[in-house]
Amino acid sequence: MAHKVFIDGEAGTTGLQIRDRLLSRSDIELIQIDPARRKDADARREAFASADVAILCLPDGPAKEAVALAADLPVRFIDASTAHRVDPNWVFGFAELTADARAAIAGAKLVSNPGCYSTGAISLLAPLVKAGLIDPAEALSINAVSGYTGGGKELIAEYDQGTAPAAFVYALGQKHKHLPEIVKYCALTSRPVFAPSVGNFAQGMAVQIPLHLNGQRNLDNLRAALEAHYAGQAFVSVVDAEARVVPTKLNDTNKLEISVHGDAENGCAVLVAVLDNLGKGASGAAVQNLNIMLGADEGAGL
Ligand SMILES: NC(=O)C1=CN([C@@H]2O[C@H](COP(=O)(O)OP(=O)(O)OC[C@H]3O[C@@H](n4cnc5c(N)ncnc54)[C@H](OP(=O)(O)O)[C@@H]3O)[C@@H](O)[C@H]2O)C=CC1
Ligand SMILES: CC(=O)N[C@@H](CCC(=O)OP(=O)(O)O)C(=O)O
Repeated sequence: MAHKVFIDGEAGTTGLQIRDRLLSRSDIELIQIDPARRKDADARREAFASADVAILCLPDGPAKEAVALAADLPVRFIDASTAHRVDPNWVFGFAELTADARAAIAGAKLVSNPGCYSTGAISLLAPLVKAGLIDPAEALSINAVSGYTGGGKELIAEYDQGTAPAAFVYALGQKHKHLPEIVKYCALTSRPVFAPSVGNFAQGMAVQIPLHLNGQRNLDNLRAALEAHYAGQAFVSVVDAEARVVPTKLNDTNKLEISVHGDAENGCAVLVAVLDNLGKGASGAAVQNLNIMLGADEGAGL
């Protein structure tokens, strides 16, 4: 029998992309509500009551409300918002993060999808902290460039109308919503400085972490530690450093590619992760988590 899945926020940027990835699946039946009632609590509760899994593609406030609406129901949740990512009652849905992540996701009622920038930053930092090549107290910085769909319907409208700038840097006040999950899941004791930016392209992103080399770490052991961590993973891989890193390279895939750049003589390096903010950074990761939770092929629909 098909698994019943309800995408709450199906008409939004992330929701639509998840729907596209699930529509042709014979093992999944999508539960839909009348679009005119999509914000109606009774209609959503009915959908939660008949779903095996609900995927929340909503702003943080409505995502919290959704969980409260279904508190007494057996429905399992995947939340694409920031609302529950550092909540200890939720499993952080990053399948490649640790050896036991998949088992935790498979058995969870509550799974929180990582943020898009966070997916890139955590993919670089967490294995290197674990390998002892980055000190948890180190003063780190994270730079990133994202396509504008990362800003949801409102930012997309600005670019569609031609009123948005070609590129902008933002969130420099250091309160970006992804910092808490980056600190938690990389086990950092110092908060990194984060400088994200948006360019005039719809989707795709590159997350960069500059590092100084030292007696303990060099370009080779950084790459080796990352390769060892991601060995055998279908969606995350370490690739050779190219002269130009193109943020759109993995668009419409669930892939994330890591590369280690730098110069041993000058003692400087940059770690880079490229992913599709709507793929491994959101909808792809949600479908990957759904597959793990349902015991389906992890790559189905991806
Ligand atoms: N875009 C991205 O790259 C990523 C987004 N996310 C997260 O996914 C979530 C959704 O983001 P995104 O798809 O970009 O946002 P959008 O603004 O594109 O879509 C949000 C959707 O939620 C609907 N909605 C808002 N309030 C309610 C409510 N009370 N009840 C029911 N539906 C509601 C909106 O309806 P309406 O049609 O009225 O606007 C809209 O369809 C956010 O939490 C975001 O942080 C996560 C990773 C990456
Ligand atoms: C370009 C842009 O605005 N990006 C968003 C992050 C994308 C997103 O929606 O964040 P989650 O992955 O946490 O949901 C931002 O910086 O707030």
